[in-house]
Amino acid sequence: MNTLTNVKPFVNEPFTDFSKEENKQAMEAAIAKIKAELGREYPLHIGSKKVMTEARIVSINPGDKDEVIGHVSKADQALAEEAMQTALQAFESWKRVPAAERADYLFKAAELMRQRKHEFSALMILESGKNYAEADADTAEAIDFIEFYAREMLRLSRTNENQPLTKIAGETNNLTYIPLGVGVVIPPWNFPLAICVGMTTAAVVSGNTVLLKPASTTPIIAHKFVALMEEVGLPAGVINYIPGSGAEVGDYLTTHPKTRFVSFTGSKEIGLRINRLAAETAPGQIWIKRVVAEMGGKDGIVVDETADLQAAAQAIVASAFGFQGQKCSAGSRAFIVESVYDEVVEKVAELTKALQVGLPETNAPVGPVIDQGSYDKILNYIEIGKTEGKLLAGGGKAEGNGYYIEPTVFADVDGKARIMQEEIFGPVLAIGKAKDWKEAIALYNDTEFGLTGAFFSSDEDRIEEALETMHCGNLYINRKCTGALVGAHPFGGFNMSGTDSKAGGYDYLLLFTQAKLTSRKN
Ligand SMILES: NC(=O)c1ccc[n+]([C@@H]2O[C@H](COP(=O)([O-])OP(=O)(O)OC[C@H]3O[C@@H](n4cnc5c(N)ncnc54)[C@H](O)[C@@H]3O)[C@@H](O)[C@H]2O)c1
Ligand SMILES: N[C@@H](CCC=O)C(=O)O
Repeated sequence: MNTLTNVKPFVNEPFTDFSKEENKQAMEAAIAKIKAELGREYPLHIGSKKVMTEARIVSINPGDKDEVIGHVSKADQALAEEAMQTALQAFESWKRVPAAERADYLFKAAELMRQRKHEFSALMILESGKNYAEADADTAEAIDFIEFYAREMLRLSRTNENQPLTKIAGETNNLTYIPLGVGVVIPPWNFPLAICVGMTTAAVVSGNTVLLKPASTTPIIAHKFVALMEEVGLPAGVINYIPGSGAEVGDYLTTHPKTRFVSFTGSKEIGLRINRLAAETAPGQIWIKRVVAEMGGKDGIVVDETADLQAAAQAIVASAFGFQGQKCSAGSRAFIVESVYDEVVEKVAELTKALQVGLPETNAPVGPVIDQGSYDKILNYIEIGKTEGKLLAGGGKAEGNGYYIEPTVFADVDGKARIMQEEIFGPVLAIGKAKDWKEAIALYNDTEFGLTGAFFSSDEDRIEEALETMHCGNLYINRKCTGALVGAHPFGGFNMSGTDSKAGGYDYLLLFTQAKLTSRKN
């Protein structure tokens, strides 16, 4: 069994270089393999039972609406209840499995996922519309989460390692971290593997059992992960896979008296709803539910006149349009000081116009947005943008049999404009002018969110000031505001961006445990 002393120190999974022909071909082969498996039917996993339901969620390729990825069974409240009872029962034995044994399941899962890396990425390319590099980074992050949380559990399970206790003569005092119970895990679709895997494995390695309700647009990649955990021998009932309607199954489980915690990542609206519902005590409930809620962002980049302007423009474009702007970390705003405003704006517009939109499986830099609802919402914001700023690039639909939208840039946008304040979650960038760097930071901070930000400058004093005053969970200097790495950049935001739970950080597992102090008289 692995212990903290015999596992290698954590290192991030390397990204694949797709400029190398052999890597590109390997991904094409993986896509062909996944394509041969499309259209299958997927059951719920409730303990060891595989349940096929009549009601189905149909997962489609957002880049080619006619391509069905698969048909997924759909839980209703009765099946959610069955899953809850199964998870409660499984918790009684799982909580007593030694931490090192729990971590071993994760180490095995990470190894298997690594061996099948391109398969996982290929499925995301087809199901979520990621290009090769974005999908590869998602899979790498999933592996990182598994490896990191397994090590974290080994560390936390060393009595008194996390919190050394003051020695008292005549007493033996110990602090251990025990699991909470049954948790509901509700991930978003935009990191359909990494976030789903991270949230789930953190909870189960800590000794909890979970009800995993994946996002309805990406349930099949979640199923592939659940099947992998089954393959490594994770006991039945530890992860129960129950796709279903957020409103029906989500609300039912959030308000369930036996739910001990809800781990949610998604929009502000749903996060606040879960927080509110979970705060009410249901009849028979004997605890305060814990809610971990990581929510949206309206992230931005500030550029002053001393910055490397080309690097800043490249970072603005990468942060705004990576995965079509569908990242909570997406830099959907940029504030540029007036003396270099025109120059930076021109560079941003030029770089944006050069981006090609196309089918993800051909590795086009910009692919589709996730579904019809997002497509309509983003196009509506673009129309609003036309009344709030000067359109410099894009501005409408792009061609293709999917949800394609042109990368769109608006300049001269007021800080209070809707496209500056509301999370659009699509390929839309709003740029505002500031008289100086201090005003640019004030504009950046004028938001209810606080997830990521970046400051571009070569002035050390200003950088010091920006580090202090830009109010967000993940602040970057002279680099893009997306792309946090597990272990290096623990990720989570302030204010309406959520509970700043710092996924991929050393505090994360504490959210899924409770500390038990025992004091024994010698
Ligand atoms: N802060 C972060 O770390 C982070 C990371 C990724 C995404 N996000 C945010 O997620 C959002 C995009 O994801 P999304 O569109 O999947 O978000 P969403 O809020 O629409 O859905 C998130 C999940 O909640 C479920 N859900 C919907 N209604 C529910 C209910 N009543 N009860 C319980 N669950 C319910 C959905 O099925 C899905 O699984 C963006 O706002 C983005 O910024 C945040
Ligand atoms: N952790 C990712 C964002 C996750 C949310 O969508 C990043 O840092 O870009």
